[in-house]
Amino acid sequence: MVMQKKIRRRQGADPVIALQAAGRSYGARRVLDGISLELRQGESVILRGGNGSGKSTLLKMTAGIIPASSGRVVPGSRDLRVGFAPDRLPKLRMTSNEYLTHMGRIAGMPRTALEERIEELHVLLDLPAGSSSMLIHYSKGMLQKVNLMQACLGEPDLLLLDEPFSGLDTDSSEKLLTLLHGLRARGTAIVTALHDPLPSWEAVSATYRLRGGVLVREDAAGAEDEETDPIFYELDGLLSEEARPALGEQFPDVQWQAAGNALRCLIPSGGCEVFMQNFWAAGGTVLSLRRKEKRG
Ligand SMILES: Nc1ncnc2c1ncn2[C@@H]1O[C@H](COP(=O)(O)OP(=O)(O)OP(=O)(O)O)[C@@H](O)[C@H]1O
Repeated sequence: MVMQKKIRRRQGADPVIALQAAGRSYGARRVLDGISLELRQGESVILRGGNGSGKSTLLKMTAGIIPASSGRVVPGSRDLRVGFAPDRLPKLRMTSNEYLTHMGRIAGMPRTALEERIEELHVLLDLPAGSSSMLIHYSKGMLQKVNLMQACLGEPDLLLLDEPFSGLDTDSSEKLLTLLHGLRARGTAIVTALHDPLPSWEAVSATYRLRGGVLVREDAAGAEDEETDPIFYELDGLLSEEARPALGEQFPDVQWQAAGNALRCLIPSGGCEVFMQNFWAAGGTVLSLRRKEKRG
């Protein structure tokens, strides 16, 4: 309950960043046109679109790496901390520790906090800390983890991720999701460019698609017409029998079927985000999460 109130209060605050009719051209070629989007603390946005539709361009423009050619990108504060993970990290002649220390110093992180955070991120993403291997010898997945670590180093206010799950195995993807859920819960706004379906991240995110340079909300119809055309999430998972009554009481709209520790829950889409947070907090494990248009 406390968690629900906290998140609602945060999301009602001023935007972390606002794109106001922002556009971007490369030479005469218009790639993005009239993009308007506001992101608040703890909000998550998924960005979809075909190859070359402008996802990376939109992330870079939002991060301030490239300027908008028209319109405006307005940060919520002057000292906004932005983390950006590009679609790939160059292979450098440095160890992951040296690279992350370098990046943390550029961001002005105090030495001890930086060392602790580097150690913590290595543990969270399951990469050996203090390895003497150079990044040039890292596999694609290992390099991607270092890329994600540098973006998350300073617990940013705004985190922009370009295909963050690319190259990660299933176990590492789960670890990244845990890291992202944790950052969101502490207020980081996150934009994720994604090609593949990812139900457990979609459940807590608004999804947009880039088409012809224009940003279109994909799940808007469902959110607006919830009363007349309900959308549910069907969760298969594991949760101890002791943890169930409290969750059941807290979420009377969620339907349950149980067999031992295994559960199937039917969750109304409006409450899915908060339910998932509480399910994890109660020690639950998500085996699958599917979006359903109708009950049954
Ligand atoms: N620096 C640049 N100079 C000129 N054109 C560019 C530049 N960067 C991107 N483009 C063009 O802008 C368009 C959008 O590219 P962008 O990389 O943003 O797409 P994307 O949606 O991220 O693609 P993908 O899914 O393949 O990664 C493409 O046509 C690309 O060729």
